[in-house]
Amino acid sequence: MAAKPRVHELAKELGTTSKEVLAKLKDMGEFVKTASSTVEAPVARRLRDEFAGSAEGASDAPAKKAAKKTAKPAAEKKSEDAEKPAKPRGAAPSPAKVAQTKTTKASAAKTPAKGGAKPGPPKPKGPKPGPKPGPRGGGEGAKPASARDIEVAAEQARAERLKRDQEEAAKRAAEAQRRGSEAAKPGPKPGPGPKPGGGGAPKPGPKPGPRAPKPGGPRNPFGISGETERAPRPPKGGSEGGERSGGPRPSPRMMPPRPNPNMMAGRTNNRDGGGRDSGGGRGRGGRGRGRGGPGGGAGAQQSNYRGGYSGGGPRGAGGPQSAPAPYRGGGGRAGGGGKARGGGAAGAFGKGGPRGRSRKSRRQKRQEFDNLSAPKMQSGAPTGHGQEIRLPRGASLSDFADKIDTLPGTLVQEMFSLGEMVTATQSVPDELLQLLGEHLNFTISVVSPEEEDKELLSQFGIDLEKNNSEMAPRPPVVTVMGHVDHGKTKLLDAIRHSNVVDGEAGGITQHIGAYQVSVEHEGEDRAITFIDTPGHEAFTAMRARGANVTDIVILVVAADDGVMPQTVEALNHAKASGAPVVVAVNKTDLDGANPQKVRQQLTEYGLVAEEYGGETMFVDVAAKPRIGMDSLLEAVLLTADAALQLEAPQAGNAQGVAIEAHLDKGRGPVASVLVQKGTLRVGDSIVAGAAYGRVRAMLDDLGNRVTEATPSFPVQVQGLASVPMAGDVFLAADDDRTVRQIAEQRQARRRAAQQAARVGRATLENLMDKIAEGERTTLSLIIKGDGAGSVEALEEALVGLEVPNDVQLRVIHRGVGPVTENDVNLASAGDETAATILAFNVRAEGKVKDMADREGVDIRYYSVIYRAIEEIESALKGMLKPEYEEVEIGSAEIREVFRSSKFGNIAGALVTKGLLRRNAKARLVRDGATVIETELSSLRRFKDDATEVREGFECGFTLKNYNNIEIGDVVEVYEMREKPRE
Ligand SMILES: Nc1nc2c(ncn2[C@@H]2O[C@H](COP(=O)(O)OP(=O)(O)OP(=O)(O)O)[C@@H](O)[C@H]2O)c(=O)[nH]1
Repeated sequence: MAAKPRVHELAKELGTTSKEVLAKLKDMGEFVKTASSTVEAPVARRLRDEFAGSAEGASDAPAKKAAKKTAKPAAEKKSEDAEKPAKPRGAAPSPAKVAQTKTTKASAAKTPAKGGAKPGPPKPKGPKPGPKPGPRGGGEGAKPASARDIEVAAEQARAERLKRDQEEAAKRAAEAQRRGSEAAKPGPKPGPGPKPGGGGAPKPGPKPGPRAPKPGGPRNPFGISGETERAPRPPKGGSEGGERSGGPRPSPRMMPPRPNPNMMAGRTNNRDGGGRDSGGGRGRGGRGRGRGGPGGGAGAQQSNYRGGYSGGGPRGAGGPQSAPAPYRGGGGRAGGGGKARGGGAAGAFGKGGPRGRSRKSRRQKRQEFDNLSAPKMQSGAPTGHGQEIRLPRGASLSDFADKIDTLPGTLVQEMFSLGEMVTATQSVPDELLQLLGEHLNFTISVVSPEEEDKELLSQFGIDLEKNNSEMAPRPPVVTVMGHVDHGKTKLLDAIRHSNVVDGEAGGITQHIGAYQVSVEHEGEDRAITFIDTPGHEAFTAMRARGANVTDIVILVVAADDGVMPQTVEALNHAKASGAPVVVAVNKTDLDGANPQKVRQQLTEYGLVAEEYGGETMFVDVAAKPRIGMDSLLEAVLLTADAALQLEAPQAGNAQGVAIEAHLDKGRGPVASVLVQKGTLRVGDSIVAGAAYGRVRAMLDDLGNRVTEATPSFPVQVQGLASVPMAGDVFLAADDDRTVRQIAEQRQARRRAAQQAARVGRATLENLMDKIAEGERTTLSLIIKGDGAGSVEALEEALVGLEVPNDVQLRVIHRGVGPVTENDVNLASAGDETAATILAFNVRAEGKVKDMADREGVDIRYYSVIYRAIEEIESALKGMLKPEYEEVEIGSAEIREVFRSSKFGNIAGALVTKGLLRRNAKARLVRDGATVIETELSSLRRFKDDATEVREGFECGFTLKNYNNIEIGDVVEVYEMREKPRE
């Protein structure tokens, strides 16, 4: 007959009708549509057997048949099993044979191995434990088979473990299944014939006969192969699955044995055990493992879900390899109990839904994991794809982290891995930012704040560089710099013929002012603009800024004092700005003045006087008696004419720099600005930094109202809505809307920067410092002042204070104007101690004062900057943990040792230096080496207790926790005294 006979052909062959054949096939779980449909060869064989079986009825022959059948194709067997339940059992022998056959034949098929391998499992396949078959029959017969199976399984498991070649395993499994099915199916399963997997033994149903095991042996193989195999047939479903798996019903006995060494796949030598197990528990294990097969199949009917999932699924697979597998088997069991049908079938073929699902999910998980892990560094920092990240010059890792949405700590770690120790908030050099960018695969573009601002302005069509109007000469802008008290203010005063010094608190310049003077030079009136920079170190930052708008620097050096540290510092700022320097050798009226020495000293710093062949003009002056002022101004103009081409466009919107700004009680925010390009007029809309407004009025340095200011002309402007910072660039625009928008964007940027700084600080403290340096003591400050310059200067000075690492100073807010309720709120909001408010030339009034008292916020008022600095410095030192030093009190030599049962060994000693004091710290020294650091626990003079025994006297003492004193030992007594901080 054809390889694939049609139904009607089969009907003819079997002497029945196509209808009957179709019905039979349906019972067998084979869904064939019509009489003209073809039937697979194995199914045809099974069908024939079915019919043959029915014909024979329940004859005794079955036993034999069964045995023979075992050799038949699995398909056939299955159907048989279903039909003849009883037999199998009785036919113990068959099973045995079957088992053998299997092992020899198909067997080797890994299938068995797997099944058997599992400690418990073997039986799953159970062709049919069927409904409760006589347990034992099967059991006994099964044993041998199981043992074998186990052995084979062990080998298989080992092989698998070693190879881990799933594909190959799958193939072998497939092969095994095929063969197995032929040979194996021993016992018929009584089960409900109809249900394919169903009733039949196949299903692990609920109460499997323990015995089922045996078949299980063979079956397992299927199960296993099924797992990998998956292909056989699809939908058939439940039935098939059921049959195949035929797993025994789950029952306590089937519980997988507890894991124990013998169960290890590798050691199945324990045949007995195996046999035994095969009876019951084993089966389960096998199933579990087989997962695909029996487990699923079994479960089949009931719960494909469960069966497949727990029994079959993923778990089973692992089973064979390890002891724990048995548990998996358990899972299989659960499957048995389940009820869904289809699933079982799928499981039987190793394709249960669940399994598929689980596979998919594994794959998905792997993918997800890959996706997640691929773009991250070990620290958690993300990697880029070469995207451009724009960072402002001097950005910190916190800034970088914000841009790539990660935690600053991850970048700190990455930096560390690159060999650089950088904290999260520390400003990072461009090269390091680039290095880190490359490391993380980002392209870093370092943008200076100026560039950033330029980009912002370009959005409004403003180009600061572009001003095509005609250039006109402008006055030089001069900054006076020098060491403290070398006479800068006095010099400026002498030039302006005004007396600024007298009005200053503490005699130190507090604000930056700009003034213009007019000088007659070579027959014409020339203007010179002076920016008065404070001389105190606190204003270093401003000096630097001053140098940036400065054309020429007058370096003041007192002739009686010579070059001092700040002279050099000022000189460096001047050099950095590229501004030429004119040296004013001041105080030449004093007796100790040595102007030549100053010239010599400055030669070392590259300033060589003209009279020595250099290019620098040195002018001897005496500011106080106003001597040499004209010569100095002339030198300035000569230098300007010689070294600079001072011109600027006069037309167009004004641009410039805010030199100083403060909040005036009557006039509101006022800013001193120096126009650099164009002309500033009353009524212009201007923006200075983040402040904007319309020029309401302008005053010159003499307090006169002016209506316009041209380049290099300093004016004080009223009309801004808020106080700009000293050094902010200002510009006039065509309308109010533009300046407002520019200001708002700048405000947003500053807020973001401040926030980042705050967060950074918190992170640093919480994560880095606390870890690295232990708890820190922090002094938080809020600085309020009457001018932006003084506030900034005070902050710079405080931040620059050199304090030990164990204390930290934090400026949490700074601003211009009186102390407000907001300041007090902010000060008291901290989670540590309240912040201290430094009020520089401003006050807290009425309500605010009461509020501060109530909240325990300390407000300190200052009018002299260095006094504030001194106080904060000492406050910080006061916060330091005390340091102790050892101070020796005395020493004694041990001359005798008295043994006392009550006190232990008592030293009889002579105080050779200082005194001994009871309970003092003591060090026992023997042959120059310290034996122990302890305390004098008792001290006696003769029989009386003593608190002290002085030099030259004898005494007795004992040491705390130490008894082993010897004659000749020396005891040194000392105390720890707090060491004053420097
Ligand atoms: N005899 C003499 N005294 C001078 C001369 N110039 C300044 N002084 C004095 O030196 C002291 C300091 O002068 P200031 O002008 O305040 O010095 P400064 O460099 O501005 O000081 P800071 O603002 O603190 O940096 C004052 O007492 C002046 O009177 C001078 O040419 N001759």
